[in-house]
Amino acid sequence: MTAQLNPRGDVAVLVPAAGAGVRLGPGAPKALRLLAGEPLLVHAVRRIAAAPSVHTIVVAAPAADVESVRAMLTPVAPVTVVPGGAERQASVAAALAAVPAGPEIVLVHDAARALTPPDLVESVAAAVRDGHDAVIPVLPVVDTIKEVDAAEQVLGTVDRSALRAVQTPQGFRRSVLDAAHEAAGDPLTDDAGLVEKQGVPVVCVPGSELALKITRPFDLALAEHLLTHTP
Ligand SMILES: Nc1ccn([C@@H]2O[C@H](COP(=O)(O)OP(=O)(O)OP(=O)(O)O)[C@@H](O)[C@H]2O)c(=O)n1
Ligand SMILES: C[C@](O)(CO)[C@H](O)COP(=O)(O)O
Repeated sequence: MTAQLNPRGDVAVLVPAAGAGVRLGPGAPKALRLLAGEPLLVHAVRRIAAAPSVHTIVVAAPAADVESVRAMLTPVAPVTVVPGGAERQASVAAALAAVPAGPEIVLVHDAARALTPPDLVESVAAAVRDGHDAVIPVLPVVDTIKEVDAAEQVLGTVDRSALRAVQTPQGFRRSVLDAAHEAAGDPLTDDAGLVEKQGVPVVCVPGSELALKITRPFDLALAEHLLTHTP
């Protein structure tokens, strides 16, 4: 049975958490590594569960850890846990298949964005509720961007004014995300990419610096610092 958070909510949040965390270095699967003494996944789920619109949370865990993840999350929030896949896209598809009837808005989040504030969950969901079929949180690109060839020789400078760094949660009308995953081919790095392939317009809303993706050891150290130094 699928666990329910707020029966009056209209949002299901999928949390792919089955990645290895190769770029973080050797250790447990990334979502289970500790940040200030608690797994990244616990931080992420706690913040999602604090968003009032959330009806259902479905986590895609490493296949070998489904039971321990279920036990770990029981005191945090009512959550459904399914085994993830070999690629992020497969993990999202597995979680999507477990969403019960009810929520018509589906957000896809990363366990690795463990400090994402509940307000960002709400603002992405609100934009879908306002009529947008696909919504992504973004930040401006702050560095100068160069295009290079295979020998790392610079080919040119890219106009960064039209570039955005994309975060999660990404929000979708449920039927749109279902259709995009049904039609999916080779794995893409985000769900908006699948929806774009269907010709559905994707709109941007302001992201949050706290929604950084913990990818490399520096990010983990930064997140640890932020946790202890932000209100
Ligand atoms: N097969 C996979 C791969 C990734 N993810 C999840 O997708 C999110 C974003 O992926 P990323 O941060 O790139 O995590 P990893 O794939 O674990 O990182 P790496 O590429 O360094 O191994 C993470 O929450 C990760 O757990 C997943 O559920 N299933
Ligand atoms: C979904 C995502 O977090 C949006 O920025 C990102 O695309 C995940 O990419 P990764 O290659 O799995 O880190």
